[in-house]
Amino acid sequence: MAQLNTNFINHIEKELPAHLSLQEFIAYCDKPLRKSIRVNTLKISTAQFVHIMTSAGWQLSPVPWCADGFWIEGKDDIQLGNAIEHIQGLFYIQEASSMLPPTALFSNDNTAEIVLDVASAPGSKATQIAALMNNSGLLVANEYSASRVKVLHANVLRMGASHTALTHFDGRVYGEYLYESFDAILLDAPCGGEGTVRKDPLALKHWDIDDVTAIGETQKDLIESAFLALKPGGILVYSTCTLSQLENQHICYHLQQTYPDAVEFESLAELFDGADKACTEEGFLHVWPQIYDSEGFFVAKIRKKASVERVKKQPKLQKNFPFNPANEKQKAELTQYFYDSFCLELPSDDVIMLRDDEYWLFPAQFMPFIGKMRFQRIGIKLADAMKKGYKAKHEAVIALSAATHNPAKTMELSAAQAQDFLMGRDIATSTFDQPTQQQLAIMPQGEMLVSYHKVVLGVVKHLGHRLKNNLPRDLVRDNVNLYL
Ligand SMILES: C[S@@+](CC[C@H](N)C(=O)[O-])C[C@H]1O[C@@H](n2cnc3c(N)ncnc32)[C@H](O)[C@@H]1O
Repeated sequence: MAQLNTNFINHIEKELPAHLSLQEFIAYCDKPLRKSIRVNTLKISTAQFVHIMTSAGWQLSPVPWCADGFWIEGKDDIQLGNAIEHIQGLFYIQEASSMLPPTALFSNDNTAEIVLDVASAPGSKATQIAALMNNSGLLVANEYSASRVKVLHANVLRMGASHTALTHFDGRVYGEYLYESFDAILLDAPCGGEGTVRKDPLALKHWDIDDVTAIGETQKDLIESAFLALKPGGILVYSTCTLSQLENQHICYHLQQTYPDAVEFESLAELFDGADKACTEEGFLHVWPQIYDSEGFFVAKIRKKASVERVKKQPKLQKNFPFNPANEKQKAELTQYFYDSFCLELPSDDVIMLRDDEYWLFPAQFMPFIGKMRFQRIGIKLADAMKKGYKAKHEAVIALSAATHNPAKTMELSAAQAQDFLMGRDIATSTFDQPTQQQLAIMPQGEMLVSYHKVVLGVVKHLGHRLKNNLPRDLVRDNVNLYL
């Protein structure tokens, strides 16, 4: 049962819009949250995913504000995180209201190419943005907490988001380091989390107005920094999973007061059918849990109408960037290796970079950012150069196969075989049906790909009687559940 501190109730009662009742708000705080997921369109089309899962008995009902979002009904026994389809990155477990900010960022056909997510771990919105950008352009995903950067990294790889650069900074630095550099920015700010009480019944047990005020100061710094980093004409979406105006409307007003000639609030009243129910008079979405039966959320869309003056001068360029572009011969050999081994093509508009013996693929739009700040990770690691030839990285085949999948060098697995593969086991060729066994018998031995639902799972080495598992050790799972 949700523990709602009296000070919180008294405070929020004053902020609740007239058409909503406090009793209903309290009742919803106790109501279990509906499970929701977002299909990862970088790996599978939404139609295909819905077809597969509904054939297996899943009941999916669409989230009105996200074309790829669904509530799952009647499957309370399912541990979604252990489902094969989750492990292989076909979907992300994401609260429905948390799908709103990326939808707002890309609304009205926004074709932003260079995007910043200021506070991005664990990566639900960053991977949604990567999907909306269809792995093109550049997404800089930042996270301040070191342990959360690791989770973000794992999720970016699992979803096959290849055009992402990760950074690990206090978000306050962006206005200084990357002044007016981004077409669109999401600031999904650290907040008091008042909207999350349906998931965490203790979220409001120790609520204190002083904490709300204190976090508001951080949010003001972060929104100013994000606004400085935005190009003139660009869009900033500010969001939180909290309800108090001090962390929401007031942060947006603060930005407007700081830059009165450059800030314009764009209304989200028509973001989707029914958006008006949560829309404030300024055009923000203030989602109370009872409106859409979801977590509480706040979303504001802000356009930067004009350039604003820098606050701090441009820092000096950093030297010693450890990567260099590969030469023509290296590029040609690596391209040939990926094609011969896996029938995978390297995208021609990206840049192959070399660090010692490691080959990487950087998004072309990343290049102007070299030296401007320190990046934790850029693009995808393609392969290691070996004494003879190359060894492809798991993350490379996962990301590249999503874009250029050619089944010629890919063996589709059954559910049980896919489960074995993800648990780190080799696959005996005798476990395939007779025609496939014959096919394997005449195929050249060596590296090849395995897939499930026609989506690549990883690399195996065909040794004749078995397919040797090459899944990286840190991705081997103890629990992989089959629900089909
Ligand atoms: C609401 S969560 C982000 C959730 C994320 N956008 C998602 O959709 O998965 C806020 C994040 O901000 C991070 N954070 C806290 N202080 C920060 C700061 N000063 N700069 C950048 N990020 C910060 C927190 O560690 C946390 O991961």
